[in-house]
Amino acid sequence: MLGSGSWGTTFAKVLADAGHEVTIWARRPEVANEINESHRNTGYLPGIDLPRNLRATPDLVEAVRGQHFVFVSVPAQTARELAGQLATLIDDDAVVVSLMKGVERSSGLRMSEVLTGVLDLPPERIAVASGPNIALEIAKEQPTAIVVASDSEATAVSVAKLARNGYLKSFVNVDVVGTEFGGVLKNLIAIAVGIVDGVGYGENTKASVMTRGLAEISDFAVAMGAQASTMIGLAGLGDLIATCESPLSRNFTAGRLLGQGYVYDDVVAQMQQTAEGLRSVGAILELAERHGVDMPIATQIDDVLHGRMSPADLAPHLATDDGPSGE
Ligand SMILES: NC(=O)C1=CN([C@@H]2O[C@H](COP(=O)(O)OP(=O)(O)OC[C@H]3O[C@@H](n4cnc5c(N)ncnc54)[C@H](O)[C@@H]3O)[C@@H](O)[C@H]2O)C=CC1
Ligand SMILES: O=C(CO)COP(=O)(O)O
Repeated sequence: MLGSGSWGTTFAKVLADAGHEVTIWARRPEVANEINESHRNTGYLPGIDLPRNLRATPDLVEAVRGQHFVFVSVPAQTARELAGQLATLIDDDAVVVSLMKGVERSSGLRMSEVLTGVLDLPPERIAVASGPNIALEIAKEQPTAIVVASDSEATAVSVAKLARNGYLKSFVNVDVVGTEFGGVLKNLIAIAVGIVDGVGYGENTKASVMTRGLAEISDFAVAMGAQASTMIGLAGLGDLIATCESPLSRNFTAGRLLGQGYVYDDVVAQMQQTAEGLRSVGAILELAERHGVDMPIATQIDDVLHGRMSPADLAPHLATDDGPSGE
């Protein structure tokens, strides 16, 4: 497991609890020491005891040497740099699994595209995993489900089998585009729901943003090649609900701070962990424009982020001035 933040550590625990020997790479030696000596990662998962068959190292070479499965869970904007370091280290037949839910800001590429490009992987050696997976809830062993996608069904099945235990059920599909974009796009809608929550609007407003948000992100994902059914599965609707409703969500929290009147820089300064949606929105809007997809909610988030729209104006703009339109 590469990345020892909240999701990397939690997913490493999932794999270890499924009975596997897991090595987690922690960039900071003090995090690796704490995991090895106290079986804890208090900075990210306070109060969680980690299994003994999960060991940590700050040495990337040691972490990946001889491993057949390499999971990647670092902030999306750092994935390319990490992949560059991996290029000469991973085994020739290793399968790489992205757990990340962002796009590269400069290129708009999905994480599997970044990893595949840098590492020159054939389709059967790359997979992605997504779903309603708030890290701390899973670390507390609350039951949930995840979906693993790869162009190769055999690869998806092999990864899903690894990540299956008493509290996590894994499903598979072959829609990498939809599975990956589901995770990226729900973050934007969670920011919007956070914004209206921060303003003080109630459940009707939030439900309207979620519902219209699902339609909007589905249109986008399908235009990019996703299956529509994926967007009402775990990686789409499932993750949308979890992220928009959870006070543990960093994207929802970032949105709520915006709704309370904090400006972008203040929000970033207050966030201790990664809120991928803040970084993805610009790239998604550029892709949407290129593919002719209308994304009113994402546009409004961008307007709020750049101070062009008051957070209180976000929801009313769901209604257009040109009369009623079809749902
Ligand atoms: N936390 C969650 O509930 C979930 C998170 N994810 C996704 O997992 C990915 C990782 O997020 P989290 O673990 O939550 O973030 P986090 O903020 O909790 O941890 C990020 C980790 O990456 C490390 N890191 C930062 N910069 C780095 C660099 N340049 N090179 C290598 N490592 C670096 C940090 O030291 C930290 O260990 C994100 O794409 C996120 O969307 C997906 C599902 C659930
Ligand atoms: O992806 C997640 C849940 O599935 C985590 O969401 P946040 O990154 O907003 O915390």
